[in-house]
Amino acid sequence: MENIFVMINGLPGNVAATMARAALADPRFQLIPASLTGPDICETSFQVDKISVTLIKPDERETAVSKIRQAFGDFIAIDYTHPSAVNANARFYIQQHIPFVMGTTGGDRTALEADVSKGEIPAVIAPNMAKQIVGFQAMMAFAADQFPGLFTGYSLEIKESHQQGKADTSGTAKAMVGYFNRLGLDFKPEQIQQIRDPKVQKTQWHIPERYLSGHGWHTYTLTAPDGSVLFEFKHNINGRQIYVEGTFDAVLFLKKQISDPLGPKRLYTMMDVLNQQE
Ligand SMILES: NC(=O)C1=CN([C@@H]2O[C@H](COP(=O)(O)OP(=O)(O)OC[C@H]3O[C@@H](n4cnc5c(N)ncnc54)[C@H](OP(=O)(O)O)[C@@H]3O)[C@@H](O)[C@H]2O)C=CC1
Ligand SMILES: O=C(O)C1=N[C@H](C(=O)O)C[C@H](O)C1
Repeated sequence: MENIFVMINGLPGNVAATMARAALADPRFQLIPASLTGPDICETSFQVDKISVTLIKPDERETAVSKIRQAFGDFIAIDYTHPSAVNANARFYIQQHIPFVMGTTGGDRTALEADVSKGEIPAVIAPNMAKQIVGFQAMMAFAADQFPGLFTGYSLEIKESHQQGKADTSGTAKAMVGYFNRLGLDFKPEQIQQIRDPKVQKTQWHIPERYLSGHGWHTYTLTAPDGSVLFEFKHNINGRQIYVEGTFDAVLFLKKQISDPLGPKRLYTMMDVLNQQE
């Protein structure tokens, strides 16, 4: 199979750096040595093993992308940037006809989906690319479709813990709220409890010290009105490696959509990616 050129945006950020190292080591991909970065980043390049990746600020990106196209041809973008950049970056990809995987959370998700649906290029958008979590979300979607209102009257508590620098409430937890609502639970995304204090994470949550700087732990607790029944769902991820496989599967999915489209649809989720693999 020919190599797929990928541009990984969000360097020197943590997830983008994980993706870039993995892409470089993966024979299916060719890493484009350029990455969209934030307006406040002082560095001009970022080293990914032996490759120096040029960092492109928002005001330089049009010129840079046109040069990248001349040098490498068509490519797929992987976006792990910042919640404040989600909508502008997506519009840029659409305008430039760059198919993209949007792993970045936050921003205006309704506008994001509307923009992609109106555009001419396919995109995979998901707040969580870990395939096992996507599978868990599919189970929740199934339960919500089959048994709407199943947990009516129960109370719900959602707690999520992430590294201190995380800029937003967990996008995964926000997506889960939708399923719980359909199952009869009265809960708003603003009620999600964010844990960002490393001391609490270490002493009360017992998150291993080496993962205080990179983890995503989620607990959803459902309690019956009289307190006699408790359900608890948990997914605790240490590090960021788990997101690589799903992200790369999404790139392969997009590549297929470009050459052999499933249909006129442009907006895909990780559930579409998983479904196509079966
Ligand atoms: N879908 C999924 O499975 C997962 C999603 N995520 C999401 O990915 C995102 C990134 O996470 P993480 O790497 O930990 O965050 P980091 O803060 O470590 O990295 C984000 C990087 O993006 C840069 N940035 C800011 N603005 C822009 C812009 N306009 N264009 C390009 N880059 C920009 C930041 O620069 P600066 O520091 O100057 O702001 C920073 O270097 C988050 O939204 C997170 O929730 C994370 C893990 C899994
Ligand atoms: O910022 C992170 O780290 C993560 N962000 C995603 C989210 O907001 O749901 C996915 C995962 O929890 C890690």
